[in-house]
Amino acid sequence: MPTGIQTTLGEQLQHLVDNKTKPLGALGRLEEIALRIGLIQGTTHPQLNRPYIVVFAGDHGIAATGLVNPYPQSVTAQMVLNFVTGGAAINVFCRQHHLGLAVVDAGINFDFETGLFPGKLISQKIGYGTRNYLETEAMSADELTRALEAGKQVVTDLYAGGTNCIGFGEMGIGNTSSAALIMSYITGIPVEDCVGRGTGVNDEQLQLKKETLRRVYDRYLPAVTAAGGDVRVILQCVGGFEIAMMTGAYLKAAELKMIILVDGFITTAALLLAKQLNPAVVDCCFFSHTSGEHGHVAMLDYLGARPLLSLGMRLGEGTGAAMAYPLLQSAVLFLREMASFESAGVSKAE
Ligand SMILES: O=C(O)c1ccc[n+]([C@@H]2O[C@H](COP(=O)([O-])O)[C@@H](O)[C@H]2O)c1
Ligand SMILES: Cc1cc2nc[nH]c2cc1C
Repeated sequence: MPTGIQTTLGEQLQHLVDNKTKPLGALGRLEEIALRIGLIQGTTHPQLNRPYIVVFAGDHGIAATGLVNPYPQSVTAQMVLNFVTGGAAINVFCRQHHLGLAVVDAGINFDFETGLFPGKLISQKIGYGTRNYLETEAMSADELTRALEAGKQVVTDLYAGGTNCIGFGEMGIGNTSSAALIMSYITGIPVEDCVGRGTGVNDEQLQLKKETLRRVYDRYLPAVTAAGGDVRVILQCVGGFEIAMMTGAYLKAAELKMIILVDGFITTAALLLAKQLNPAVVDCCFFSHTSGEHGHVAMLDYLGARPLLSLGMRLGEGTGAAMAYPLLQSAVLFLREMASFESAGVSKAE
């Protein structure tokens, strides 16, 4: 690079990448990741500190009807106990990759014994699950405000502890329905095409899920349309406490220029909402994987996103984000640690 000429950070990063001991472009997408992380952090020496997965958990009123989900609502609380005792998939992957794990009770229909899991379960309980949106709005304006703020607070606290890389996960029986409705309102894709099998409905149950969610979609369409597609109205009508909290969390993480790992179907639906409120949020996002949940591909297409992995995973919990984290880590490390042609005395192409 010619000296004495003012260069942008992007040009400096590209120069560094191109002068590493490798053929030009040979680290493929890792190069693009390194460059983006450098730009987000505003440095030629980016680093990922105290990376965390935050799992927001909440219950959904609709889940108690049995119309849209094969597993009972009680599984949300049972899985949260599994998270805090270390037995879930996300625990295994976090241990494997040295990721911190925070579990947030955003609104589970269960009372956990306070003090039993210090530092493991963060209580930001908005309520005992949302209301059944087949009958009435899922949450009040006040509940929504509190959920958005709580999501921001969780991220602020982690940031204060030194975390600059964060992946969001979720747990909530029935939340693929909420996510499909949100997707449909925001993208305009017919709700039937946004609906998937979730935790595994059969063909007959899938048909019932589609019919049920069409009814819900039509019920709230006038309110959503009258509000010009306002995110707050969508969340109040068909959202979940964990989805609302995640929306606030995305907004705060981007404001703090954290590196954000986006997980699967539900977490991407929360990003759709956050993006409506602040389009710049996606500039900090890395899309971990393409979920096996039908609808995720179209959601990613809508965002113009190209995920890193495609493993057919559809678990949630932030597991896709945990799997993708080491790729980001490799990108940052090659940029920081690889020798240049000059320093290693390796000849460049003629
Ligand atoms: O992350 C995904 O892409 C994903 C796809 C399908 C299901 N899930 C998980 O399954 C649960 C919701 O499924 P359901 O069938 O109860 O709506 C919830 O706990 C999610 O974490 C997650
Ligand atoms: C067992 C189980 C584990 C989960 N993890 C995330 N969503 C889930 C849903 C079920 C049903």
